[in-house]
Amino acid sequence: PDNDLARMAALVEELNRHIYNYHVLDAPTIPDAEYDRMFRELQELESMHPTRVSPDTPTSRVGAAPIPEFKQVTHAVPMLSLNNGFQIEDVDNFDRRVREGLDLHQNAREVAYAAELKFDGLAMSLRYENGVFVQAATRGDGYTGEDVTANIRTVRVIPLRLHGPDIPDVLEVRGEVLMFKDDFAKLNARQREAGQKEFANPRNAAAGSLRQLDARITAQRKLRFFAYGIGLLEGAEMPESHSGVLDWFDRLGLPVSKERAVVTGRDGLLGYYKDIGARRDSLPYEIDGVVYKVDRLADQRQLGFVSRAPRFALAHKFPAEEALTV
Ligand SMILES: NC(=O)n1nc(-c2ccco2)nc1N
Repeated sequence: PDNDLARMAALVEELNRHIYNYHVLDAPTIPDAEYDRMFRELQELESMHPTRVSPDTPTSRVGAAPIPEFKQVTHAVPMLSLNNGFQIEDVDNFDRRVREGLDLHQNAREVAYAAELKFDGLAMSLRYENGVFVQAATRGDGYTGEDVTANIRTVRVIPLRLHGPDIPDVLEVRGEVLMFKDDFAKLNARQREAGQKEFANPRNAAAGSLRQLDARITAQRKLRFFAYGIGLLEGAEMPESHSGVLDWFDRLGLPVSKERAVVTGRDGLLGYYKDIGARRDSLPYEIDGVVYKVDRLADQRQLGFVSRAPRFALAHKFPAEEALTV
């Protein structure tokens, strides 16, 4: 009856709000027992009205039954890789090529760059239609990836519905799925106890947890996600800058790292690199460098891509940590 449907909608909205507060804001707003009772009530109502289950129901977080194989997905906007830089000279060359590409003669205005962490996880593309999560695809070769929608549904920090008011018709979010260092250590401890193989590093653990045909296994792994780029956008105005895109993602309820900044010129880039380098070991997740992106999107379009990597971005890597002597 109708009051069941109204009750289901109310439970979905309230449970999703608690998930967001607990997992994204790290600020639980309800005792676990109360949450579990509401969750079970919703599961019962959904089993009575199977055709009326909401696409953003929190009950889908526990993982669907196994699938035989992963479907292929062709990315509407290719997910391309980054050029790497390792020393100061590479950063100087990058900044100089950008200024040349923007027809800025030698000592004209400095370029504004969005600087951000380079998360060491696996790249992911999330598709939202009218604000509802509908598909997730791995990067693959940049043009075609694997459909891991059922697995991504279990990642608590990824919203199943975007927060209003400026919801686009179609939005593809690019970002990194990763596992935090402490969750990685706990997973390996569980693997050891269960006599199963341990993962070599958090990146492998995240990749192994995602490429599970049984999403119920993925649901038991604490995976995280940080958005860092935009793919397809339909039915909304594209912000002027990359930093504006990330601010918008934050308002939409997508996890965006706070460790980002807009800096100017090569000095700004190197200052950011130095600051993050000093704090790298104290971050709760692994990074393998930082990423610089020309902030104005019109400038990015003007610079375009050389072969498959953008001329407007550079990954500045940290020296690989000496192999840990075990
Ligand atoms: N891995 C990572 O953290 N990435 N990767 C990009 C990227 C890849 C292609 C364009 O942008 N940006 C960041 N922060």
